[in-house]
Parts: sequence; C-alpha cells; structure tokens
Amino acid sequence: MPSSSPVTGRATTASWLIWFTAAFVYVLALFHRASLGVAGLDAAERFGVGSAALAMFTVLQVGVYAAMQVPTGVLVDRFGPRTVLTAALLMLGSGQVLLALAHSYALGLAARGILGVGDALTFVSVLRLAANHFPARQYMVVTSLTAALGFVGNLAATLPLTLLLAGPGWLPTFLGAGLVTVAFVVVVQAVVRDAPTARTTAVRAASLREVGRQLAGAWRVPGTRLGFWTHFTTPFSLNMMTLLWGVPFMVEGLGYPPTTASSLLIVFVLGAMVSGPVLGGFVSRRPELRMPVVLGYVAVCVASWTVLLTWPGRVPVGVLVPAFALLAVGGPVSTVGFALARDYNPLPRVGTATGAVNVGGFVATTVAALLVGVLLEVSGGDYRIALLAAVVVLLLGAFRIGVWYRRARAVVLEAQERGDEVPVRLRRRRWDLRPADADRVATR
Ligand SMILES: N[C@@H](Cc1c[nH]cn1)C(=O)NCC(=O)O
Repeated sequence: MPSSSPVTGRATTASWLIWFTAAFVYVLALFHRASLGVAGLDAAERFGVGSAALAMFTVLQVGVYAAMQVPTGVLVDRFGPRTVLTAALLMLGSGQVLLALAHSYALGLAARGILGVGDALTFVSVLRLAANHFPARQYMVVTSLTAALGFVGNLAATLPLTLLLAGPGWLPTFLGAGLVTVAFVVVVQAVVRDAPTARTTAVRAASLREVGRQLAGAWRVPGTRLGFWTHFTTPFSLNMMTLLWGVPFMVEGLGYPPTTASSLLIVFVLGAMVSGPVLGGFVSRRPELRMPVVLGYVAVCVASWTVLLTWPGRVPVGVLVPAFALLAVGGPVSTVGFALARDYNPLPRVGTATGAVNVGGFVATTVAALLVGVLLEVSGGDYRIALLAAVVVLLLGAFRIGVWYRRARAVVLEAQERGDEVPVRLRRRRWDLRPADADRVATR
C-alpha cells in the first residue's frame, strides 16, 4: 500500500486511510478514558465507595497515562506504531472487559490501570503514523484532525453512554465496548502500515543504553523542551474539568443541577472539536505564528480563570459557556508541542520526543487535579480557592515556556545565521538571547 514520502511529496488515499484507521483507535481510547465521567455514580454504588475513592480512578488512570508516555515513545520508535496500536487495543479492551465483570474496588482500580496503559499507547502511535505518512507541512493539520476526531469518543461517553447504562446496564455496556475494541485489532492489522516504504520500517533491537541515549538526545533539544512546557500549560484545564472537577464545580460550587452541569461539559468537547481543525489549518499555513498563538492562548486562559473565580455571586451560564469554550481551545493549542517535537528531532526519534512532550499535559492534569482536591479539603469545599491551583499551574507553565522559547529561538537563529536549513525561519528580536548566550544553551 504505497503512501507519501515522509518529508516531501503528497499524502495519498492510502495515507488518509491508514491515518483514519489509527485515529479511530484514538476515538475508542477517548471513549474508554472518559467513560467513568458519566458512570461515576454507578461505579460508586457497584463498588460501595465514596467520592474520594472514586477520584482515585481518574488520578490513577491519568497518572499511569503520564508515566507511560516516554516508554510509549520508545516502544513506538522500537517496534513501530502498528504493533503498539495493536497492544493498545488489547489493553483497552481487556481493561474494559475486566471493569464490566469486576465487583470489588481493587479489581475496578486494576481495570482502570490496564485501560490507562492502553490509552497511553494510542496517541503517540497515531502521531508517529502521521509523521511517517504525511509531508512535514501537513503534520500540524493531521495532528489537529486527530485530536478533533478523538473528541467523538468523548461525546459518545456522554449522553449515549448514560442511555446505555440506564438501559442495558453496566455489564452488557462495558463488555460490549471492550469486545468491540479487541475486535478492531483485525482492522488495524489489515489496514495500517508503519511507513510508506519497507526501508523506513526496518526495526533493530536497541539496547537499554541506546534507548537512554535516544531519550537524552530528544530531551536535550530545546524544541522538545519547549514542546513539553507548551503541552504542560495548554490542555490541563480542559482535562481537569472534563475528567474530574467540572461537574462538582458547577453542582457544589455554583449550585447548578447535575443535568445542567453535565450538559455544560459538552461545551468543552465541542469547543475543542471545532477549534482544532481551524487552528491546525492556520498554524500549518503560518508556522512562524505557532508560539505567539500559544502565548496568546495562555493569556486568554488566565483571563478566563480570573473571570470564573472572581465573578460576584453565581457565575451565569452566559459567562460559563464562553469561558469553557476558551479553556477548551487549550486541547488543540497543545498540538503545537507535537509539531515542535516533529520539527526539531530526526524522524527515528520523533516517537520518543512526542512521548516526552505528551507527558507535560498529563503531569499538569494530575498535579492540578490533586491540588484542587487538597485545597477543597483544606478550604472546607471553597471552589474559588481550590481552583486557584489551576492558575498556579498555568503561571508556572507560562514561565517555563518563556524560558525555553528564548533558548529554542536562540538555537534556530544561530543555525539560520550560519546558513543552515531550519524548519521555520525566524526574525531576530530585541528580547532574543545574544549569540554568546545561545552558544552556552546549545552546548548544555
Ligand atoms: N492534543 C491533546 C488533545 C487532548 C487533550 N485532552 C484530550 N485531548 C492531547 O494531548 N492529546 C493526547 C491524548 O492522548 O488525548
């Protein structure tokens, strides 16, 4: 099945078919990831646990996801995305089947842990296929389309899943979802090819030392580090609200009925789905503006949180909707981090670098979600105080973006001034590091 050359040429129908099949695995992963959002109350009843124990499901799942990102990147570079996607489907499916059958809290936790591993293996594999099958200039569009399509899985895990749980019930719903996921292995094996030519798929056993060198090599690149902090700062508000604190904030903090609260969560999903392709198209046409877009988003995000947390009295729906929609844009903006990893690392190391970047957002999500929980306890349930944790994480991320943006620019400017080819040409600004400082950064 021939497809485009990885860096030049045009993507073919085969490239799109391979991408779509892989992206559908991501849709399944997001469905499984978000499924406990609406099944939380059923889970609490089934396992006989309270809200703190219930929150552990999310923290464990996101924590496992974050911890698995670097190993995932290494596995993708080592075994190829097709094999890793197959493993992802098997883990996602078996985790969900185990959850369907589980009657104890411990088994339920184990099921979500297995599912978290499967989830962790998915996104980086899809991006690696995009890097292999599409020319570099299309990478950002394909990445944004992947993220947008994934949210279909999120949507399926809202009202349709609620109806399935209320109708057929826990066992048939989760068992069916698990088995369909395992069955999709057949489609992946039939359609997905790691790369357009056999030459680029060749896999060689790498020693642990080589793996370490690969990771250190990716991490040393300022573009990877800038990607990490971009991903740390931008999607966690969306994740934290949709996976854990959105509904409690609106119900307990603002006094909205649970049905209104869960309907308002759809604003996050639609906001990310709609803005993703628009942003991806814009940034692919104007890659030199991708970091200004990230910085602009951070400013908008700080403003949105400030409005939400300082609004006198109950925040009205007319304010919640635009604020949530703006926070949701962080999901698509985070894909800039992957484009940085793609542009500043050699192709055989892109999986590792992408995995390293993807750790950022999920570490930030875990830290912010935990901090909110702790601050809720300490403040006696005051959401205005507890959600300040999001602003603190945001400001930390913004500071680190500033540091690594200057360092990454310094390296690119120097290469450009030497006459080397660079992925995105830059214009030297007054606030750029001086060449002497840039030399120090490059050799560090
Ligand atoms: N680009 C983001 C998009 C996102 C964040 N949360 C849900 N989607 C991203 O990092 N995706 C990785 C993933 O596994 O969802």
